Amino acid sequence: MAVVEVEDVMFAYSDRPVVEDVSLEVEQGDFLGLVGPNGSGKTTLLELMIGLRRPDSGSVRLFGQPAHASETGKRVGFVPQDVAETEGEMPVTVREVVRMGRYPRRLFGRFTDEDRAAVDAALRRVEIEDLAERRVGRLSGGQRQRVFIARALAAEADLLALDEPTVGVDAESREAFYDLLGELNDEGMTIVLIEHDIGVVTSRASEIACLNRELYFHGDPETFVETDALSAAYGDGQSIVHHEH
Ligand SMILES: Nc1ncnc2c1ncn2[C@@H]1O[C@H](COP(=O)(O)OP(=O)(O)OP(=O)(O)O)[C@@H](O)[C@H]1O
Repeated sequence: MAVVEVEDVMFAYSDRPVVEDVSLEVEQGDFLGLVGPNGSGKTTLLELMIGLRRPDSGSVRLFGQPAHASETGKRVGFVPQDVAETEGEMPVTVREVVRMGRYPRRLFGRFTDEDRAAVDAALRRVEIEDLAERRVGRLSGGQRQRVFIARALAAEADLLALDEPTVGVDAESREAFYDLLGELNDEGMTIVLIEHDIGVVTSRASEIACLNRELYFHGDPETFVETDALSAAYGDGQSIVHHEH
């Protein structure tokens, strides 16, 4: 089943196009690594994919529905860029942030036992149950990323969208974080990840999409490494390898 279907999408800020002619699909269970130079439109494309932005032309479907429809948004766990800084000063505890994952399903009244159980299970799954009562602002970058993964798990998200989640995280925590993402993917979670480290992403992802405004490549990591899509996207753009899907 296609989780995300991007078809002929264009998007411009004012008059400046940053995503052009992009078509790609993310299948259930995929681990898509989205790569490309700085400013190549990766964040914008990710936001289009999960319905945070609407394309100027073309279409994006998420779980078979128009991506901007509110129902589909609940099924996406989004870990934005620089979550470390933006959430850092907030005087909320880890448990409170993870509990926010339950808000969309709580129409009236209190949290149920089921909500509490889901929060506890999510904290355990990402191995931060011992941090539950700590303030998010006091955590390391790596721990904080886990809090946002736990929030997505508590929300029972079917798709995790992460924008350079390990910027500023030390090498050891980074490895552990990617191990966790790999495990979640093995358990069936669909993942779309923006990552600037090509080595990390080609060793972890099942699919690579290489963007520089247009899509230069979409296919498996082995083929990506073998082709010159990378230098084309990062270089003069002369030898474009179009997506293979
Ligand atoms: N809200 C905005 N308004 C105007 N221009 C924007 C906005 N957000 C991004 N841009 C510009 O659009 C282009 C694509 O940005 P985007 O963040 O999608 O790329 P990116 O590949 O994620 O970049 P990076 O790797 O630096 O995060 C960049 O030139 C950026 O400066």
